[in-house]
Amino acid sequence: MNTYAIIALVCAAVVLLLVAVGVVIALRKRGKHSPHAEQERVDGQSAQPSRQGADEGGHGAQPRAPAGQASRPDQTGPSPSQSVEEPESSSSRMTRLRAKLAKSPNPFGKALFTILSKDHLSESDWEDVEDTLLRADVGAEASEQLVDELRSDARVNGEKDPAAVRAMLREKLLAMVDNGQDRSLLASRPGAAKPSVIVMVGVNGTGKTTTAGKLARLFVADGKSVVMGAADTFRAAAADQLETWGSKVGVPVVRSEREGADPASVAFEAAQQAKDSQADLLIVDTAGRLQNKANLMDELGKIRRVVEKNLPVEEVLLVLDATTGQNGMVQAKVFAQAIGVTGIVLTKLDGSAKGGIVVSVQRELGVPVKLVGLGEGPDDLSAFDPESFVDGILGAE
Ligand SMILES: Nc1nc2c(ncn2[C@@H]2O[C@H](COP(=O)(O)OP(=O)(O)OP(=O)(O)O)[C@@H](O)[C@H]2O)c(=O)[nH]1
Repeated sequence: MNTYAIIALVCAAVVLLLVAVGVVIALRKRGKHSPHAEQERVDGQSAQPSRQGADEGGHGAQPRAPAGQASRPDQTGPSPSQSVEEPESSSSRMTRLRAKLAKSPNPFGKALFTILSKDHLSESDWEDVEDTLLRADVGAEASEQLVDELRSDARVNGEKDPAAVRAMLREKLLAMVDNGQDRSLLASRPGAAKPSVIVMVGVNGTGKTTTAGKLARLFVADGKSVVMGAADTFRAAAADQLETWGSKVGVPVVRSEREGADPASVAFEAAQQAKDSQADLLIVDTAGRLQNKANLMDELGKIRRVVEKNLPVEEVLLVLDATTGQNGMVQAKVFAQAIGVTGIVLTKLDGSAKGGIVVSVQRELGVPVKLVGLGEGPDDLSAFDPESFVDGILGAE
């Protein structure tokens, strides 16, 4: 093979190589636009909005308006990303909680009805009536009085129509529960101070903080402006708990960052702030305390005194846990002496079969039950309504 032939062969090989490289590059370029690759790109883009969707769902971790309720624009405390809830309206709450109260486990009315509907009441039946009342925490004195009244009522022995016996029992129970006292909160009465102050007191764990939060919602639902004071500086989480309640409905909470700070100074600050901001209400939460700890009880007196440097303390609500029964009575008396109690909040009535405490606490303290807690839901706090309560304990007709 001569030199020219070799050069020609090399040239041909180079040309072939260049053509092959060109084809490979062209194929690769086309490959990038293949339907499969296009699908991947589209999927990649569609994944973006779906992640955004997940983020929107993720707002569930932040405060949300309860189902069926609208969010309000942020007005006071919360950051712009937080929605402010609109608490349930008073009328809707009353209807819902009346139905709930009617279903609450208070079997003593039904037990009494069963005994009193018998044809002949023996001595042991009357003892059963009294036992039933005592077990329901009606208290010894009130139980005895009710039994005496029932025994001397001719209708009990003469009347065997169940509807008539029920009506008679309803009348007697209502007379025991409804002593004619005004149960409205002082803050809701005409001529109330502004800001009107409510101090929450009680032993540990009765539901003071929860009730303070629910109460704030109740006033917000009625269009009032509220400030809360976290004077429970003893339990580390109490101020955070109150702040969570407040932030959901745009209620500012005055607190100390220091655990164990002087509760009276927090209460003083809160009163100052409520006054400066011309709020309608100041709700002060205090630490749970045992009624036999004299220094803690003195502290309550001090809280009251310092608040009164700025504002009159119109209402002191003693929060009692309905499930603790007659123990609550001892507490109630000591608190009434230490700070002066204007009303009772009976919490956890949803979980108690001992509604009779309503009767004993009112009798022995001369203070009305103003509110009842009927659950852990944010709007499960209701004004106490004697008729619904008695209908609840007697059960449906
Ligand atoms: N079922 C039911 N639970 C309630 C009610 N009120 C409060 N609770 C619950 O009772 C528990 C104690 O409530 P808190 O508000 O922390 O009690 P507290 O009195 O502030 O507690 P201390 O500050 O430790 O004295 C919580 O689990 C509440 O959810 C109610 O009406 N019904």
